[in-house]
Amino acid sequence: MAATTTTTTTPLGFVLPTGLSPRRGGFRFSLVRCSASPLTSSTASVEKPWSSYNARLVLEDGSIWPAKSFGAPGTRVAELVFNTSLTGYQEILTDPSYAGQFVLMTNPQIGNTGVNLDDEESEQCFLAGLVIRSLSISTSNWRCTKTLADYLTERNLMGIYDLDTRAITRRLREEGSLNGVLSTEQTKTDDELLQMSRSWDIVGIDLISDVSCKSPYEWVDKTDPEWDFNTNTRDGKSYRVIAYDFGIKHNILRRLSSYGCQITVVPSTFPASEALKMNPDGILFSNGPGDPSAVPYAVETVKELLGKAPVYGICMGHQLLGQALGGKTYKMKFGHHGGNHPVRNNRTGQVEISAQNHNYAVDPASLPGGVEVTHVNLNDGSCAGLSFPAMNVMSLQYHPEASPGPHDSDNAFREFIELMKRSKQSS
Ligand SMILES: NC(=O)CC[C@H](N)C(=O)O
Repeated sequence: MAATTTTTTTPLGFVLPTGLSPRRGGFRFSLVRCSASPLTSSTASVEKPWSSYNARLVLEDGSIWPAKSFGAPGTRVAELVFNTSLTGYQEILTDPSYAGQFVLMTNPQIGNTGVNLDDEESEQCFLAGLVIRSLSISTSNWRCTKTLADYLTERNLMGIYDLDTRAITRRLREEGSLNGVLSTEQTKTDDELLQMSRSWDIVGIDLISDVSCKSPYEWVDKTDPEWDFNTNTRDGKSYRVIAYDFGIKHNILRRLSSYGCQITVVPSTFPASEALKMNPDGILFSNGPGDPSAVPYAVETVKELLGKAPVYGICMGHQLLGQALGGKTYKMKFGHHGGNHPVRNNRTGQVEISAQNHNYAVDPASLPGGVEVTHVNLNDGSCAGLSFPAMNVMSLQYHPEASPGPHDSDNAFREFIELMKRSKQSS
């Protein structure tokens, strides 16, 4: 049963419950229904080119968000995060780092450019569902081959719209990440869904094993040369790189390949001894989903490889490197997910606008001497990059490969090439 509550209407017409005060580990209300008024009466009367039915998002703080579904039916539990990118929803849907999470897009209208085959970041969508304010009634882009609604339905992925994403985002910013259940099943009670959200946790779970490849493969790059950029900064040499797949985004492989790397992608459990037998010029530890302290086997592999070849960690890879060097990771309040995060490169003083997607971070105070914090997130001062020159280690907490997002940090791939080059010359 939904509890009754008083409401206030915001200037934009959203109806918000007042007096709702969620607290982690002790929520004041059991269930409160929160509604969003229709965007405009003109779009409300237009026939939607997708089939839609009622859905609910129930959060662990007891708030219930009635919505409409435009994707697959069902019931899923996950952690809810918000992403501030204006577009790039297809890259977000196919980024394996979102496994175990619902992604709420803060941009109020999504779907305008449809989807296409070139913008995939992996073979599958691993996230648990997409939450948006409004689905574009029309799709208009020369690269579009399908609508977002058809894409989600074909991939059996849940998507909901017509809920107050602004109010939910404010709640996540104030209270921190919340678990939730998304359901189209009318037979399930609000209470059942609430209990489901409260008895689930993403912390301490190894999500990497579900998204990593099962056996090694050679990356064959299919990027159309017309789409490539920064081609004048390459040295024309070829470097052999082993990429540990903790949930790797294809654009990391595309960018490495663009800088002249021949890449063998290996599963997360690939033994360090086997990797070394392949005599790599460098090793990449990729991005990946979930809690970095829940995968000690991966930290062990990283430790075994340290000092044996130049290494480069991106996001999850950076967090695993942080642990392998003796540091600790912690869960942030609501993480960083978006394409406009300012990062300062401490060595050059330059600021890059970066693409980010993480809920955990390395605690710089836990790192031993000799490990340098090379980059800082200027929004909150958190550690955004590390270097340990004695062992040819470099790592970034964010995404130099963009996809989606700005390309300011692409130079980091060239720095990895330089690291491999120097190490080759000195050996
Ligand atoms: N993109 C990533 O690699 C994310 C890393 C990790 N899962 C986090 O949330 O912090």
